[in-house]
Amino acid sequence: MSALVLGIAGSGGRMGRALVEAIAMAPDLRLGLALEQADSPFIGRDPGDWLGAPLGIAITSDVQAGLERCAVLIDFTRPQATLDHLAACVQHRRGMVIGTTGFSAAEKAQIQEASQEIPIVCAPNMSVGVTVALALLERATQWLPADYDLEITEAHHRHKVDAPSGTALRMGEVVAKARGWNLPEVAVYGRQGTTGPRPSRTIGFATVRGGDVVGDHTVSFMGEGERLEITHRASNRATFAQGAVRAARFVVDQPAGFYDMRSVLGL
Ligand SMILES: NC(=O)C1=CN([C@@H]2O[C@H](COP(=O)(O)OP(=O)(O)OC[C@H]3O[C@@H](n4cnc5c(N)ncnc54)[C@H](OP(=O)(O)O)[C@@H]3O)[C@@H](O)[C@H]2O)C=CC1
Ligand SMILES: O=C(O)C1=N[C@H](C(=O)O)C[C@H](O)C1
Repeated sequence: MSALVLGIAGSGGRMGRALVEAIAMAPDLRLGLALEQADSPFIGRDPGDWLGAPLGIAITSDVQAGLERCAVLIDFTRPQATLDHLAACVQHRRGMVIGTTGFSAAEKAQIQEASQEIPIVCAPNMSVGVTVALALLERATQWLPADYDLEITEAHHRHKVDAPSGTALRMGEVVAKARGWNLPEVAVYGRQGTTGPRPSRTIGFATVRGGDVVGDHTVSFMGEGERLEITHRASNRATFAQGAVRAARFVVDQPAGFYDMRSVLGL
């Protein structure tokens, strides 16, 4: 059986390195393309160097030539870079796994539109635990009394550039939908000063940034006399990388369409 050849956009980043390791360790996968920005100090280096296991390719910024060599591109970069790579994947008819967060509503619509032409797995969190948590959140919101207050807290490392996290926003969308609400109309992103009592039809978000926290998320359902909390804590980035690799194996066999991690995991 020949190996599935994958590409990584953002190969020198935190997630990029975790993905290089996950692909290098998988006997059914081969890394055919490692992308970085043209002015990156990593250009020309072997992406396996930092593992002490060279992979025989050089990091490049040439997405056009590179896509000829791989079946699926996994992208963990920044929104504009992801959209540039998306256009190239549509042009070359390559599947895509998108882990990047921080997209605007218009940018998300561009990804949806592209999924009419190529298969795309797009999820703000590729861990098994968060995928299951999203399903639990839907159920919990339906089962708990409708007057329980909904609050979402997330914590990440000091380098993270978007807030709230993509996962927190996705959790917000899930619980808002289960209540029959539209998240942008009910989200409260932080509080300060004389805020007055909490309006009932709201979902509060709180963001913590510091140190090396990989990613913690808690959704609290808060009633009179009790509180239910659903928490996920990631303790390393391999958990996201393993999910992204599973998504790549899945997406290569799919027709054009937009898929989430629930489809990938068959839940
Ligand atoms: N879905 C999921 O499961 C997860 C999603 N994420 C998301 O993945 C993204 C990346 O996270 P992380 O790896 O920590 O971030 P890093 O900053 O460590 O890595 C981002 C990489 O993308 C590169 N990059 C930035 N801009 C461009 C560009 N215009 N063109 C090409 N490459 C570019 C960076 O290069 P340079 O350093 O030169 O700028 C860097 O190598 C974030 O949006 C994060 O929220 C993170 C973890 C899990
Ligand atoms: O930037 C990160 O690190 C992470 N980003 C994702 C998000 O924004 O939800 C997922 C994970 O929590 C790590």
